[in-house]
Amino acid sequence: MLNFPLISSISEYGFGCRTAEYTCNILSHLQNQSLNHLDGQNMFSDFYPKLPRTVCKCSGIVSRIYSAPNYGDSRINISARKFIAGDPVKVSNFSCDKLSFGELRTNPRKGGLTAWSRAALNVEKVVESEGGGGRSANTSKDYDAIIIGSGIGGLVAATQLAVKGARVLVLEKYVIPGGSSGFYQRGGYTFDVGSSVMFGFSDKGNLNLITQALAAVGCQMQVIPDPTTVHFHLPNNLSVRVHREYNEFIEELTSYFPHEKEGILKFYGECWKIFNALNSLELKSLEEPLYLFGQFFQKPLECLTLAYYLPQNAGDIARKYIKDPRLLSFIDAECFIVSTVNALQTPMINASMVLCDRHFGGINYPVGGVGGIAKSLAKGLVDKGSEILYRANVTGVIVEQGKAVGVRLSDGREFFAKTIVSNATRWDTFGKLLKGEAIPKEEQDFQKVYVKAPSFLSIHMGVKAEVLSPDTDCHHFVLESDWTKLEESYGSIFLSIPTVLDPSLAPEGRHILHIFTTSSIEDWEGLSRMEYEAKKQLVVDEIISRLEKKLFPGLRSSIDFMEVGSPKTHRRYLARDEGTYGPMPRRIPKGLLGMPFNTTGIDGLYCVGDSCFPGQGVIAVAFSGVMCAHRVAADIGLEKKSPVLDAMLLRLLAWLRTLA
Ligand SMILES: NC(=O)c1ccc[n+]([C@@H]2O[C@H](COP(=O)([O-])OP(=O)(O)OC[C@H]3O[C@@H](n4cnc5c(N)ncnc54)[C@H](O)[C@@H]3O)[C@@H](O)[C@H]2O)c1
Ligand SMILES: CC(C)=CCC/C(C)=C/C=C/C(C)=C/C=C/C(C)=C/C=C/C=C(C)/C=C/C=C(C)/C=C/C=C(\C)CCC=C(C)C
Repeated sequence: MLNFPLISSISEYGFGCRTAEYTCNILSHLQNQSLNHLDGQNMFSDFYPKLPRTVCKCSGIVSRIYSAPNYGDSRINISARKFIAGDPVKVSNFSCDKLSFGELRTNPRKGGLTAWSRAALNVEKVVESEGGGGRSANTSKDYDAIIIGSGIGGLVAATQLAVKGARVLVLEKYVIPGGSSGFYQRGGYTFDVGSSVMFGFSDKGNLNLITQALAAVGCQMQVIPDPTTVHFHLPNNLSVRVHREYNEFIEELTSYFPHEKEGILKFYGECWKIFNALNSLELKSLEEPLYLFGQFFQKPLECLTLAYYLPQNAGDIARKYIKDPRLLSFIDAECFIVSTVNALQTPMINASMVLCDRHFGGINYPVGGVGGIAKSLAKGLVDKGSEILYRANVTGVIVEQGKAVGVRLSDGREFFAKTIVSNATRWDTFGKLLKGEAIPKEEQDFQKVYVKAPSFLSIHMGVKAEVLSPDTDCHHFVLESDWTKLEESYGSIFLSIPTVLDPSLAPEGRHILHIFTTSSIEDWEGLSRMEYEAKKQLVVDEIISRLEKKLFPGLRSSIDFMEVGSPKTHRRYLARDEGTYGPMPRRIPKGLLGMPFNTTGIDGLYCVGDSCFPGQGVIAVAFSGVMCAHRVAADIGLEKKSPVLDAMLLRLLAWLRTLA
């Protein structure tokens, strides 16, 4: 009588429930993994009414358990301080005498939560694992590397290692790969979770790291070239299209600022100098001396160019050539969309990378959506003999005698490997996964230089196609009237319409609008459910009104589908502390000098993703994956290494970071 739904969900997971400890593990497994993804208040709101909520208090941890729909929709609150067989358990307005674990074991397996998460996600077949993983995944110490998280950073590190012959296990908390580059499907729409601008996805040069990562595991995706990277709609009707063709873009920009033509050419020209130097190198770990010195030997000029620009920021270089404050504000907007900070805080190397790649290889959209990249990498990983396990929520890194040797999951399972790579942010890795370990000095220094960038409020919308004019560009950035609002929460609006390029992502006669704006988690904390929903409504109404005024009259009445994610949604689904978009400098940084690479102060533990060099962005995290795989491979004997040179270089790099 008491908790059929709970029983069902647990038995659906196929666990036995013999001891109190095991049950707590199950609950925390449910809490931390699949159930988080079923929080109907957020992405799955359309299913919410059908998913009554049960709240369990278990040893001080609040677990939310949803009941299965076919057990009626009564809401049940279970409040038990400890889940011990035979303990009294209070259930909502009535209490029942015993929570019997025998009952838990014997309940039917059909219709439980797993089934619901599958139905709700509708992302093809949700699999628990690929490769040899799964419930039976080998927990003995025979992996070369365990990767925590399957964002693009984690997947690139994993696949590169697998290609080098390593045995890798990827543990992903969610039910599909990709993290912020994942996807989800609703009502015939396929939405990209994050935005849809793909750098490094061309068939040219050395910097097409996404293309290369896929090719390494035998995958190739069909892409659609985007003729315009972004259409800026800025104060005083400054409307600039960043054309794929560099000369067309320069022509358009100089038509607004003819008096600054020379400055424009010099600034972007300096970006090209850096881009060309980057593009000439073979990209591997800058923490691996044999490679790094080899590159200096083969390409001394290019390496010296990069070393020269490493501590510099785009805003300072722009100011050498450009005086017009409006044009400098435009350069701020150019940098802001890829770094969430203005040009004075954006490393020149990163700015050059994105300001040139969009014209060199161009921005290309994968047919079927961005989520296909992660799916292909995950498949490629398995094809190479490695494994990926979903619904695997890592809650701790196991450290023995100062060395990271394994990980512990929320359901109590433990896996061991020679090396552990975390694709969680550094805040999550050192703040949550390394319980009981002092935060290494390098991490403390990192946190002095970098803070968490705000999160986003994102609106995934399906609209009637007529509301857009036929020549609408795919990506837009809107800041209507006041430059000072550029970096403020809700100040500027990002908008992607991937169906302009790939109509197959929406039902016939419909378009997808993915609208997002910066927003901090503090704005959303401490609200009641009603206040939270009301706030979402308010913010969304305001954004729709702004877009109606600036771009799409009649937008509101054309909406066919809408789902809104707040920073809390980002925190929950992407497992990112405060839902952060990534690190941003606390003050004016020394370019990229302060950004840590992949090794950490804990032996055997590496980080990968956007809190590693060179920072935020899919192409950036792909590079961090390439670097990480190279460093790990050297450390486990799959690539050449020199322990003496290693020690010297790592010490030198640590010292350089202290100058940031
Ligand atoms: N260019 C674009 O359009 C675009 C779009 C989306 C994302 N992005 C970029 O992607 C970057 C992030 O990529 P990333 O690779 O660093 O990370 P990510 O946040 O995308 O992925 C991390 C993955 O790790 C998983 N994870 C975290 N903690 C875990 C744990 N304890 N146990 C198991 N799994 C766990 C998460 O579920 C997630 O899948 C962002 O900086 C953003 O700039 C860009
Ligand atoms: C070591 C030492 C000390 C020295 C030595 C020297 C050398 C050799 C050096 C080298 C270096 C290198 C190699 C470097 C590299 C770098 C890189 C690659 C970088 C990259 C970067 C990238 C990036 C940053 C990117 C980003 C992007 C992004 C973020 C994006 C985003 C997007 C979005 C958001 C979208 C928008 C939308 C709309 C508008 C709608």
